[in-house]
Amino acid sequence: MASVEPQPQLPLGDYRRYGRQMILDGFGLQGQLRLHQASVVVVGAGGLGCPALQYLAAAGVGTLGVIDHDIVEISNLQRQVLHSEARVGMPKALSAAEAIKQINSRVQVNPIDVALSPANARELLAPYDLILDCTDNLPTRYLLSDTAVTLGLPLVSGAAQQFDGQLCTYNLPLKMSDKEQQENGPCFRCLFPKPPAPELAGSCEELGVLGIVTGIIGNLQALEAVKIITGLHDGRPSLLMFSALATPPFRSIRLRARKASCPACGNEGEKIAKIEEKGYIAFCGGERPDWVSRGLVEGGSRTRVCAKELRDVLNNRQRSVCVLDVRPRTEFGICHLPGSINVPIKEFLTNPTTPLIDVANGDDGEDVYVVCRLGNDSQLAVDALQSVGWAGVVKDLVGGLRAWAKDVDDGFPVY
Ligand SMILES: Nc1ncnc2c1ncn2[C@@H]1O[C@H](COP(=O)(O)OP(=O)(O)OP(=O)(O)O)[C@@H](O)[C@H]1O
Ligand SMILES: [Zn+2]
Repeated sequence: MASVEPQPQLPLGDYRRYGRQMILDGFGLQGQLRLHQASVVVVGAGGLGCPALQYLAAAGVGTLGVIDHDIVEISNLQRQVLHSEARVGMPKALSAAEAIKQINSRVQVNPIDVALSPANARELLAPYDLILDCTDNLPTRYLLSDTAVTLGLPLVSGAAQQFDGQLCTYNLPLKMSDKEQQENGPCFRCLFPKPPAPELAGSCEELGVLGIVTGIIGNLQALEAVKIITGLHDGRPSLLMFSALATPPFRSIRLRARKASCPACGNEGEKIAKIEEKGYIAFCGGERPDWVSRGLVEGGSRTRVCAKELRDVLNNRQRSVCVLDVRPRTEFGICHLPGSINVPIKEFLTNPTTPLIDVANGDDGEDVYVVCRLGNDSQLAVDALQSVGWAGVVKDLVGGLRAWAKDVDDGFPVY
């Protein structure tokens, strides 16, 4: 009888390409086939998303979704390793897709150049098997967690700031015996039922981050994804903490089962539709200025001026105008607008009117234009002045002194 030769299950070139991982114990042909059939969506193509995407593409994940609404900036290149000088100004989702194609042309990449919001999250994430949270803000983290619970998908979540990082997989499918019904591990709300105070939730732009730290956490996210997809994960949820300056730099704690009282995933919870009614931004402490300027919040209710308008006000002033600079003193020392006064934001918020009344010789009706580096803290100062009923005009500069340098005075230092 003629024997029937078995057909190779992967294209021949793939055996050579992925051989180094396929020969690993527990990985094998099966592991590679599972990666090829898998679809992973990465939300945020920044410091975490870039290294994660790079390794997922190289490992041969079949389909990669990339969601990001931002564009590539020069200050991203220190850590967002899929982008390049030539692609500054390009949407990050498209830039990442181009880079992925260069690493592995067989990956199906879906670049999605929009901000993830409660209105689109379910539809955008549903086609995938697994989600990576590579974003940098709390409302999106809660939204991703709730959506992952609703869709029953594992959510590999990374965070990095300054020298430190964290990794946790939420809604992880637990290892069950054959007879037990499939259960998932805790969600983000089980661990963090209340958001941390807004002052602890600053961005990399405000607080700084070492690129290698986002690289380490992003890589660990890719590793979690590969372990889950190939069946190498032990199915025991844990929280990993990394601190580059500590010895040892890694600590890990096992997590408990999900909470029955969790509003999102618990049987006794209030259910996600109820949570969404209240809104994610409000839950996280209200509209933060940097969420407005990053396009995560519609509108913004404050009265603001652009750099050219401020220039015109200062050139044509009929009455006395105060330019209040709320940056730290060191930054004011680096550069400032002529005639501006400096009261760092923390000091100003403890007592908003006093320094201005001193400057204006007792007149609390002066027009005040607030500036800072990027146009975030200046909005807090405007809110504070409005809440104490300042009689004059109170406005702040959109985009801060960065925008002044770009639109009015190209000799003004950018840092
Ligand atoms: N709701 C969201 N929808 C889509 N993308 C998001 C959302 N929230 C955050 N992101 C993206 O997640 C990424 C986070 O990465 P990262 O903090 O490294 O970048 P960044 O915001 O450009 O950095 P920086 O703070 O230095 O400006 C950003 O590219 C950001 O646009
Ligand atoms: Zn939960």
